[in-house]
Amino acid sequence: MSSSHSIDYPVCLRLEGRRVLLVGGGTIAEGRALAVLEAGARLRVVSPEVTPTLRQLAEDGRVEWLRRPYAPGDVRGHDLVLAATDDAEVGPRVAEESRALGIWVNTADVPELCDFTLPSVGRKGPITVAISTAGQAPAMARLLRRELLARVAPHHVWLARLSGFLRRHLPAGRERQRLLKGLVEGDIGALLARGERKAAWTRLRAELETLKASGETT
Ligand SMILES: C[C@@]1(CC(=O)O)C2=NC(=C\c3[nH]c(c(CCC(=O)O)c3CC(=O)O)Cc3[nH]c(c(CC(=O)O)c3CCC(=O)O)/C=C3\N/C(=C\2)[C@@H](CCC(=O)O)[C@]3(C)CC(=O)O)/[C@H]1CCC(=O)O
Ligand SMILES: NC(=O)c1ccc[n+]([C@@H]2O[C@H](COP(=O)([O-])OP(=O)(O)OC[C@H]3O[C@@H](n4cnc5c(N)ncnc54)[C@H](O)[C@@H]3O)[C@@H](O)[C@H]2O)c1
Repeated sequence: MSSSHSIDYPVCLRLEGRRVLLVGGGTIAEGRALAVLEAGARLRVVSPEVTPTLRQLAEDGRVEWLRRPYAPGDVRGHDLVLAATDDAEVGPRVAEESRALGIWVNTADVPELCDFTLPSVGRKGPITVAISTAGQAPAMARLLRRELLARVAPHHVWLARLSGFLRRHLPAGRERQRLLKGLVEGDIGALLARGERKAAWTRLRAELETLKASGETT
């Protein structure tokens, strides 16, 4: 399905309330479990053994743990399937069954059996940095992720939140587009980057007044 020169298509999945199946309960599985739970998924884990963290999550009722090896039929009813076991025979079985049912599957140890791969992810507030190397160099993805995340400063996070707030409160239109673009790329962003919050606010207030005068606000 994939080849060494194929290019992946990145997306950000909205997993809130979605059913995710995780086959395996080791170190790799744990990382995936925490990530999908953070995204609000309903997680079921099928694995004879699990890490202490996964065990605790199961005891707390945050994860449903089926304490047994993977069995045919397990993937049914799920929106997404992640396989991460130490048994090389399991991944292919999980992938085959998932694909037969049209369910997207990631097989941690077999890149050719991944309908999607997992990028290296870093997060600050609503900003997500995700690096993929199309499966070529996961360690490089991790290195670059760290470097890029370090460049996301507090004022970026703050501006992203402010932009989100304004998007919810101002009607869509050309003027709002101009304001939000200017907020990030223009003077206001530059003032905030320099820590000049007060001047940034004054400028924003003036911009909002202009917007109001243009008649696009309600
Ligand atoms: C990004 C990250 C996300 C995550 O896992 O959540 C991730 N791998 C991470 C780390 C990492 N993985 C490995 C090493 C050791 C160095 C090395 O071997 O290179 C390190 C580095 C380390 O641990 O420091 C080993 C490894 N990985 C894969 C195989 C199988 C194979 O290639 O055959 C093997 C050999 C296993 C073995 O030999 O037993 C396969 C995949 N790993 C992917 C993702 C997908 C492609 C991502 C991309 O496009 O770059 C893909 C294709 C499938 C998938 O899993 O989706 C996570 C960063 C965590 C972070 O950010 O901190
Ligand atoms: N994609 C990546 O980033 C990456 C990185 C390192 C390793 N790997 C690969 O991921 C796999 C898992 O690694 P790990 O360190 O989490 O292993 P691990 O040994 O910590 O855990 C393996 C888990 O699989 C479970 N398991 C075994 N047979 C099973 C079955 N039939 N059904 C369900 N669960 C079963 C075990 O109970 C255990 O919980 C390995 O194949 C490894 O090569 C992938």
